[in-house]
Amino acid sequence: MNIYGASGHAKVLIEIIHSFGGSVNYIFDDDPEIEKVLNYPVFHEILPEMIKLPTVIGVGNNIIRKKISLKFQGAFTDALIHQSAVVSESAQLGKGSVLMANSVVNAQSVIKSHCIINSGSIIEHDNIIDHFVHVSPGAVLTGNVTLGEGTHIGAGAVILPGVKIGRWVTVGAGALILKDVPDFAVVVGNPGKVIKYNTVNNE
Ligand SMILES: CC(=O)SCCNC(=O)CCNC(=O)[C@H](O)C(C)(C)COP(=O)(O)OP(=O)(O)OC[C@H]1O[C@@H](n2cnc3c(N)ncnc32)[C@H](O)[C@@H]1OP(=O)(O)O
Repeated sequence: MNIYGASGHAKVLIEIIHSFGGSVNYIFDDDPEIEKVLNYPVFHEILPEMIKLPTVIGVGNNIIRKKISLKFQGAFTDALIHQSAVVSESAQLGKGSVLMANSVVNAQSVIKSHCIINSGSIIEHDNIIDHFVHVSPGAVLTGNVTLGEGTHIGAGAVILPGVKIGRWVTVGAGALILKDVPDFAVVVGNPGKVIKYNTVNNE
């Protein structure tokens, strides 16, 4: 499989692919200054062979992942799951999403496409996670939580049961979210408070 984007996130993807015995074929990035990721060479144009193999986006930024997913002509991988992740048999995982080491996705949760469920994060039962979300390391989403498209949950944040978080929201590292959060809000602290809004053009 291929990786589109040669960031730090791509390094983690390479090792996830290795963890389940998969192989990395091509890594692409349009920045000519990036020559290698781990031991892999980086290509700076999309070769015809690349289009033939499933690709995962190696970029941590949610907006950029969305842009790449809209312009890339090839197919995306099924969800990539680190060998140490625990995934319920009744969970649903979208194309191009990634479940990192020691993450948990519990019963009947839905993770849509191109999401990052980062190391050690917990997605409890009946969550709905829309496209392009990033749940950072160690964050905990309790039961029946909803996250809108493009939302970023910071490291170690905790979201209480039934809370609905809007689209393109940023939840700060370590926040405790007790109640619903509107689209584009930036929320920090315990209890979580809105400090500003992401710009609408972020999409
Ligand atoms: C493998 C990986 O690396 S995965 C990536 C994981 N990344 C993260 O978890 C990062 C999460 N990001 C954060 O927590 C950031 O601090 C953000 C997005 C909430 C805010 O960042 P910025 O927009 O740059 O805001 P800025 O740093 O100017 O802070 C604004 C105010 O909020 C406060 N603040 C910022 N972050 C937090 C936080 N996590 N908790 C509490 N207060 C915070 C600041 O102290 C500041 O307060 P002040 O105005 O009283 O001085």
